[in-house]
Amino acid sequence: MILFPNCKINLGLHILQKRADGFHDLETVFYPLLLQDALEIITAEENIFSSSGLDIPGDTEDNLCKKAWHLLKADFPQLPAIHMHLHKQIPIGAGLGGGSADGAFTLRLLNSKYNLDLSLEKLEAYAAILGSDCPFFIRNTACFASGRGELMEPLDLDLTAYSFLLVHPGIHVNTGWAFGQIIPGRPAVPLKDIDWQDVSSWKHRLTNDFEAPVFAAYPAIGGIKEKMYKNGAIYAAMSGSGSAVIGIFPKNKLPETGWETGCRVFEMI
Ligand SMILES: C[C@](O)(CO)[C@H](O)COP(=O)(O)OP(=O)(O)OC[C@H]1O[C@@H](n2ccc(N)nc2=O)[C@H](O)[C@@H]1O
Ligand SMILES: Nc1ncnc2c1ncn2[C@@H]1O[C@H](COP(=O)(O)OP(=O)(O)OP(=O)(O)O)[C@@H](O)[C@H]1O
Repeated sequence: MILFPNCKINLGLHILQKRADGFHDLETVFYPLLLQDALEIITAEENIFSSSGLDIPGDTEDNLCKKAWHLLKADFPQLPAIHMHLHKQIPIGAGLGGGSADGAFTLRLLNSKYNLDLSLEKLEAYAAILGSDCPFFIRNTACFASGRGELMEPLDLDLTAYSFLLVHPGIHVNTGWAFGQIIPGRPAVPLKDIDWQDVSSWKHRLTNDFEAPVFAAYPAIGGIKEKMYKNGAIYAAMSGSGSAVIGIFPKNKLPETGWETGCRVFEMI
């Protein structure tokens, strides 16, 4: 069985307070985008994990696909050995939640392939153990998220009338480092006060708290956002803790401008 884990973008991101467990309470809107990895699982004699595409940094044991398998295996000993293959395309350390998507899609795939009969709520609870961004990928639909990112409410938001440009500058921003740069506080405009149906109003009202410290450390990332606006973006912002920048453009009107060497550019028309 093969699934295609997709990425997410954050539309607005406010860090509200640091918690006793070391995490931060935040508010954000998650929106799914069709830039995808491919994940295949087949029953095998022994457990094998293989990957192709982009190199994934770190120990294979820490791959969220493997962690997801171990998590379910502990509660469902009947799960057989599997061969998992991940073809990695979503840029890593980019604020696109690609690793989180892979982990959550592994849970979804194991649940359906081996008839574990887990509800969406149960799958979300498992996903929250894997990481703060993971639960979103269980339902994978636009939502307001709060808490660590695991408390979600559906949001009626359909951006298919627009084209998206995603530029990854090839910089890996460490999420823990980025949170450490923030002084938490109340947002000037809470996300519930945004007019979500009026994309043109977002430019002056919708903010991502990570942009100031990340742009200060990596000015090239701020430069990409500026260039998107100069080239006709209705809204442009860094996603999550960076380093990918997304631009929302009128349908089929993506700019033809060039980008710095080292940038990977994804067009979603
Ligand atoms: C920046 C976002 O991508 C926005 O969607 C997420 O908040 C990050 O989620 P994630 O990558 O799944 O993060 P996790 O793997 O859970 O945590 C990585 C590190 O980020 C910090 N972290 C993460 C989420 C959160 N709400 N508060 C935090 O302080 C912690 O230092 C943690 O050790
Ligand atoms: N399947 C996976 N794909 C990519 N990275 C993974 C995966 N499993 C674990 N990781 C680890 O997670 C880290 C970042 O993953 P990801 O691609 O999700 O970046 P991100 O979207 O910026 O998330 P984060 O905000 O956690 O950095 C990588 O450095 C890698 O070591």
